[in-house]
Amino acid sequence: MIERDDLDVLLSTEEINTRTKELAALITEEFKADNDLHVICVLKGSFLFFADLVREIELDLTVDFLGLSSYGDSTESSGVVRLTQDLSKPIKGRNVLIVEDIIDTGLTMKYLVENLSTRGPKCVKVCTLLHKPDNRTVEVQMDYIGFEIPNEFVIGYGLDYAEKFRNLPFIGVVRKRG
Ligand SMILES: O=P(O)(O)OC[C@H]1O[C@H](OP(=O)(O)OP(=O)(O)O)[C@H](O)[C@@H]1O
Ligand code: HPA
Ligand SMILES: [Mg+2]
Repeated sequence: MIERDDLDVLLSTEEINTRTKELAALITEEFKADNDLHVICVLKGSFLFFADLVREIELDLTVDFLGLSSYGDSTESSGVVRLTQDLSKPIKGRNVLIVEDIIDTGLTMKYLVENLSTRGPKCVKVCTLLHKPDNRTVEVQMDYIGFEIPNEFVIGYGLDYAEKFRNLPFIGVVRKRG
């Protein structure tokens, strides 16, 4: 069982906020000519990053929410991505931006980009706060990356261990013993 006191800070609230503002500025720049952006929050993990990111994007955007699950209470992917909640509206003709907390094996994002691409959007772009290059097993589209991180299970700022710790304001890793 992991406890709060077992965690080291990998990325502080301040580091996350600074990078989020940089990503939002890049996204604003890319979509300002069209002035159309539909931002999708991948539940549950990306709820905090999504909320902070959209507040920094200076466009009249719209939002929607979708749920995907493949880890359950484990620290390893089951390999099977399950749609737990679908979007509330069609995305045909829209500029779609998927917002994720982490691309780890890449299986979730591969599934999602393929799924949304069949629905006729004008474009699909991907923004992820974290990327673990050393654990990725499939090729995945990534347009905006917050941080590349080591191959360790991370917790906090939306990311859970057995559904807990999502409310931590920073990204933590379990402290190595000794
Ligand atoms: O690149 P992958 O190896 O597929 O891992 C990334 C996905 O795993 C986590 O979701 P999880 O299945 O834990 O659901 P949750 O967001 O509800 O915690 C995370 O939020 C990503 O969606
Ligand atoms: O490192 C992780 N932490 C929490 N949830 C995750 N889902 C994929 N990778 C991770
Ligand atoms: Mg999870």
